[in-house]
Amino acid sequence: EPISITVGTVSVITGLISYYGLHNYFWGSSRVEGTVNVTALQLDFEKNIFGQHLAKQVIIKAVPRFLSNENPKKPLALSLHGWTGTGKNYISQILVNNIYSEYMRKKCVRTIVATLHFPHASHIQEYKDQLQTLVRSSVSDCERSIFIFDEIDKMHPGLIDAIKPFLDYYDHIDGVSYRKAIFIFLSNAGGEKITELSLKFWRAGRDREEIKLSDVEKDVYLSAFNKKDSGYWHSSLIDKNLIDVFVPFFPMEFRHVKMCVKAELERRGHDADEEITIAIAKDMTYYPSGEKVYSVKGCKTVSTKLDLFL
Ligand SMILES: Nc1ncnc2c1ncn2[C@@H]1O[C@H](COP(=O)(O)OP(=O)(O)OP(=O)(O)O)[C@@H](O)[C@H]1O
Repeated sequence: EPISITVGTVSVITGLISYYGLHNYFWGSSRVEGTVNVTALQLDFEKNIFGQHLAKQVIIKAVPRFLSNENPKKPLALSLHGWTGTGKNYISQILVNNIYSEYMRKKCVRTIVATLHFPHASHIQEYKDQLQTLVRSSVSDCERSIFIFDEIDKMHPGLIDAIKPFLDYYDHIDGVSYRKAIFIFLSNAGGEKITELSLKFWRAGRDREEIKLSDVEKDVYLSAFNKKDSGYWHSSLIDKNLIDVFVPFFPMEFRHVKMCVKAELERRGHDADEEITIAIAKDMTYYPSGEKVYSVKGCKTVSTKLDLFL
């Protein structure tokens, strides 16, 4: 009798440890996969993303609402536009990290880089098939799949239209529903228009945070749609209004570059030394040539520059 109690107790304890161990391994202590904690996301954005008031606002409004909707009418499609190094990839990574654990990201998040995955114009039909297969198999496996299409402006025209049926208002296609998926497109197209508007505000001494989405969204999607030889050129995704929001990313000013340097220093466990911060921010190139307001590479080379200064 005493032995059987001991064996029973041990097996219950082992079972509990194993269950909670695995549970925490896969889901973290309080995480529900495929959902997002708005407060945590907001904090993450405030701490890490600088100079992008509209991107933060739009994503925080659109994504949690979409994820909590059990019956969306179509997938969510966000198109992020702006100059290089302004945070389009970075914000997408922070977002997916808030939605899925590392384990689930492998299953549910797909990143497609136009120049890497689809380099040759002559293979476009083959690429279209590959793209459709990728979306179909990922959503069959994980209904809340997230697709990040990087460098959409460098994609061969017409290729992205292969995924049009998946972004549309269909209930099912061949037994698979795509309505809970999220598509995020990243592009430099429209960057000039966003810079133009930002400069206008800067020259007038106005705060760029006064810029509203409606001041810039139309210019951005028209630039993308009309940019010849680029991925969105006359694309039916735009023409048929399948992209829900075009999100502008503003060029990075000196003060934003300083914030990027400080954040990077802190990430590496250093004090945010003002002298080093200014030296690195000054070492970046700024445009336009006269006023030198915006960093040519945004915050993109901050990390490499830091290696040289430390
Ligand atoms: N707005 C920002 N706030 C904080 N850090 C930023 C921001 N933008 C860029 N960074 C820093 O610069 C790095 C590169 O940025 P990111 O790859 O997101 O640029 P991107 O806009 O996607 O550029 P590209 O169009 O060239 O792909 C990030 O990993 C991050 O460290």
